[in-house]
Amino acid sequence: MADLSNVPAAASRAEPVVRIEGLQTTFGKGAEAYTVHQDLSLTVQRGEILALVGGSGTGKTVLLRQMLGLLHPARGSVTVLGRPALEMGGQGAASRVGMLFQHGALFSAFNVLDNVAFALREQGTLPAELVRDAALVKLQMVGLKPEHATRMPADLSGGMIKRVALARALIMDPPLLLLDEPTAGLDPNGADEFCELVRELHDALETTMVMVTHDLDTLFALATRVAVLADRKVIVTGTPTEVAHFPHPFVKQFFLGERGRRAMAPVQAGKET
Ligand SMILES: Nc1ncnc2c1ncn2[C@@H]1O[C@H](COP(=O)(O)OP(=O)(O)OP(=O)(O)O)[C@@H](O)[C@H]1O
Repeated sequence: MADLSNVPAAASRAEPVVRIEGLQTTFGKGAEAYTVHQDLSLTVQRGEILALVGGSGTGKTVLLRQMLGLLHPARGSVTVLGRPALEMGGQGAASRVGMLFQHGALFSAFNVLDNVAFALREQGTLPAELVRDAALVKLQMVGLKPEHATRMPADLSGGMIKRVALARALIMDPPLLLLDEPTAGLDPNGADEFCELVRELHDALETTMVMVTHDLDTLFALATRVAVLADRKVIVTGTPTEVAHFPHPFVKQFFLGERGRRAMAPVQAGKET
């Protein structure tokens, strides 16, 4: 893998939040076996917002599932906060890793408050009023009002669903937050607002983030580093501008196509001033 960053020695010595080494992910067996990742390595340092990009079907979402401890590596290791991701399972998981699913994945039969409170309530360690108060604080953090707490998911806009899902992912103050296509389905204004919210929360809570995105505006708005998945592994990491010039067909098409040039225009303009 090419690492284009100039990482200071002290940062590279610190224990990463995520350390993936020699990962192989294979679905199916025998003649049906299908290998998504082969000898894939990646580290995510504390405080980063790492964007995972790659063509369709390259295994970005599967890699998030590995970080959540939901899949068994066929080979290699996935370590999160110093422990094998597979050990997280069960009730401890939400306090270590939060996950924002692409379509929110709210429980349709629960109102907003109960969706946000879910993991904390399941844990069963706090009295009901404290769980409620914690959920209301999280709703406020994502820009929602107490009166939204009793609404049902079916009555929310796409932007509100994302906000509720974000509040739910953050209910246990996890040090690591995974975001799968955080701005998919939002209009350009909604996407900009959501990026701003994610950045504010990142700065305020010092949460390390890993996001999968196809959207270059989202990538340039948020990512401190990019990792490109191709040929079953991470082929290059670096800042968005560093990676944009890496000689690989996917990278060229992704960053230097029409959409890419538009998204990079503010970056280029910033460089010239
Ligand atoms: N549980 C599973 N069983 C079998 N194959 C799976 C499973 N989950 C994912 N795959 C396969 O693994 C490959 C990678 O899937 P993944 O969803 O990670 O792709 P992706 O990079 O996120 O793609 P996209 O950008 O299109 O969302 C796909 O070919 C998918 O069909």
